[in-house]
Amino acid sequence: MENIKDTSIYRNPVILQSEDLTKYILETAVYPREPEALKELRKATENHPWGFMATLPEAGQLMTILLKLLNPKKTLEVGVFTGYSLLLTALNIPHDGKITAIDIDRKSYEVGLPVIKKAGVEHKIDFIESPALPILDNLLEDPTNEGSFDFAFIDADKENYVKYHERIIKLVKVGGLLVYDNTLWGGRVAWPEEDVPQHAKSGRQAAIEFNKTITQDSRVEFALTSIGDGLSVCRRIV
Ligand SMILES: C[S@@+](CC[C@H](N)C(=O)[O-])C[C@H]1O[C@@H](n2cnc3c(N)ncnc32)[C@H](O)[C@@H]1O
Ligand SMILES: O=c1cc(-c2ccc(O)cc2)oc2c(O)c(O)ccc12
Repeated sequence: MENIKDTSIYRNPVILQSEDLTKYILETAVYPREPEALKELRKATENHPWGFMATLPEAGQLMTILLKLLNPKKTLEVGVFTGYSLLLTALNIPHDGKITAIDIDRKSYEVGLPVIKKAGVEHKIDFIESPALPILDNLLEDPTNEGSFDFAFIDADKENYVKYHERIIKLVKVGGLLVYDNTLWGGRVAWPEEDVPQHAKSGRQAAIEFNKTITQDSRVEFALTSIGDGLSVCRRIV
């Protein structure tokens, strides 16, 4: 069994307020079912100075089920880092499925790329090194892209989540999913502002504003789940 004694070194504050419960979930339900390729990529990321940013494997499990249910041919990822969520998506879409993956940092993507290649899914990925907003705007300039994506995963700069939503809701088809990570920001969305450390304040404010925006958005059905760091699942309905 995997030793996760030191997990807290790599993980941000988690939503579950009990380390023992987190350990129980990971050891009984998550790590034993994690595909080898994802395990390898997660381990390759542990030594990265920003390794704590990687999508958590328990959130990945829920994404896997959503992807399997949707069987998406055309997907979008905003915020790739070393590629945990990207590889997970690539492993769970059809052989001819495609992922447009956007990140400002190709170097981190290259940490996971050998594992992606070894898993035989690189052909599904179109990696674009760029800030995401101009790329999304470019996609929207071509009307054939409107409503053409089945699935989008958004896990980049939290301060732009509302801007990403306004664009990606037009790119995803009715019935498609938009999934957002970190929407509970380590539980700090519910903390009094004065208790929040300076470095976490803008992320907390962004998550609060995003959650309010989504709750009021009648174009989507929406579930804010407390898995991982808060995973918000939105289904476009109009
Ligand atoms: C939390 S990490 C993504 C984690 C990734 N989903 C995973 O599974 O490991 C956030 C990523 O967003 C990228 N990023 C930050 N600002 C961005 C922007 N404006 N446009 C595109 N990517 C951005 C960062 O370079 C970083 O790799
Ligand atoms: O601690 C973080 C920080 C980020 C982050 C900050 C600024 C950006 O431009 C992008 C990302 O993202 C995180 C994340 O996605 C996570 O799962 C845990 C922690 C952090």
